[in-house]
Amino acid sequence: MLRNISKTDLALCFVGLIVLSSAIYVIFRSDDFAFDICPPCKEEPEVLFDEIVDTVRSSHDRTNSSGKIGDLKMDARLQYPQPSSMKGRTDVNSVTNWNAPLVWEGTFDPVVIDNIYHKINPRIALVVFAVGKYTRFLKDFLESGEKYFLYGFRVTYYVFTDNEHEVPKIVLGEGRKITVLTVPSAKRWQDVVLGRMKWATIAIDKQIRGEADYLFMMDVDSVFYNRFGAESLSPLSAVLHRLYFEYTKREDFPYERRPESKAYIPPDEGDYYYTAAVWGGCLEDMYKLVRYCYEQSEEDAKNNIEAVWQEESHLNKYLLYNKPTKVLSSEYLSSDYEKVPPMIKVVRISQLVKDYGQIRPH
Ligand SMILES: CC(=O)N[C@H]1[C@@H](OP(=O)(O)OP(=O)(O)OC[C@H]2O[C@@H](n3ccc(=O)[nH]c3=O)[C@H](O)[C@@H]2O)O[C@H](CO)[C@H](O)[C@@H]1O
Ligand SMILES: [Mn+2]
Repeated sequence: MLRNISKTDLALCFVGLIVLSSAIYVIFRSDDFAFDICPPCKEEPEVLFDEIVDTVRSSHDRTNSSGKIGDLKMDARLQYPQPSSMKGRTDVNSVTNWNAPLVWEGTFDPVVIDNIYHKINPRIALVVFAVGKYTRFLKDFLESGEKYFLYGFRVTYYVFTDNEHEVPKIVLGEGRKITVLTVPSAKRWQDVVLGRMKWATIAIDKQIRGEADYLFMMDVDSVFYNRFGAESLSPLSAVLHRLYFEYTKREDFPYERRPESKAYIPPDEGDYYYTAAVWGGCLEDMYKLVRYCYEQSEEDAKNNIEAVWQEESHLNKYLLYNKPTKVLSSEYLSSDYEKVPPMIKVVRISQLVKDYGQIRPH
């Protein structure tokens, strides 16, 4: 019987087998095949992994080599007056309705506060912009900062400027330094104040994250006159704007009121009006907020709108729904424009009187 099978039959059988096995291979290999066990495994695990890394990173960020940020440890035998649970400031409110301290002279003991924070020994970054004619403010700002800004702590001033030759040489205390970063000049002053959010976001990502535990953002047109100390430190600390903390009703705060802007706040909402000239906190909390202001103002720009007080409007929106952990009184940014009101016992830093027309680009 086998002898009846010709060579041609055998060859046909062989070809048939090859065609059949190729067909099976193609079907099983196909992405659409019903038994493909891992269609969603192509890209998503990487995204998820990034999110996990982010969370892990921020929960570790509040530690540093010397101590843990947030610790309230104090040395034994430290001498200071006994604190009272009955007596304190009665002329001002020193706690918010979300239970955060509202800091005024007389609500803290510098000896106790300094002892606690020296044990942590944090690295503090102070970001300040001096673009165009504003470099003229640097000398007094930095020299007075050396006397009063977190005196005795590790501080790096990050000076962002378009003219590094105009950054003055200042005698610096131990553990303190100046890092100069170059940014482009701008035609509009609004681009400088908003640009602070962009360049600070980039600089934190590229450099500052590895060098600081706390970060402050400040206007350069100001001078320190008294202690601006560790009592100002917390995950997120914001300063009451001097013009609106006494009598202003929430509907009269100069928040952004146009619903088309990302900074919009309705008239029946709001706690306080905070200044954008002094704000600070733990590095990652500040990074989130600075980046938020940058991204929100970019969104506004796409929609051809600019918030009424630029980044200050976005800052106020964020802080309404993400409460600051410390509110600093206007001692932490007073002004040479008006008489200092009686509840401000100590002017720690003050905004200088300046001729806007003369120093701002137009
Ligand atoms: C006390 C207060 O509430 N200050 C805010 C108010 O600013 P001011 O009216 O005080 O604005 P400003 O002219 O001081 O500008 C803010 C800061 O940007 C920098 N700068 C600005 C212009 C320039 O040409 N070169 C330069 O370097 C500099 O650090 C300056 O201090 O409104 C601004 C937005 O409108 C910001 O929200 C400020 O923080
Ligand atoms: Mn200013």
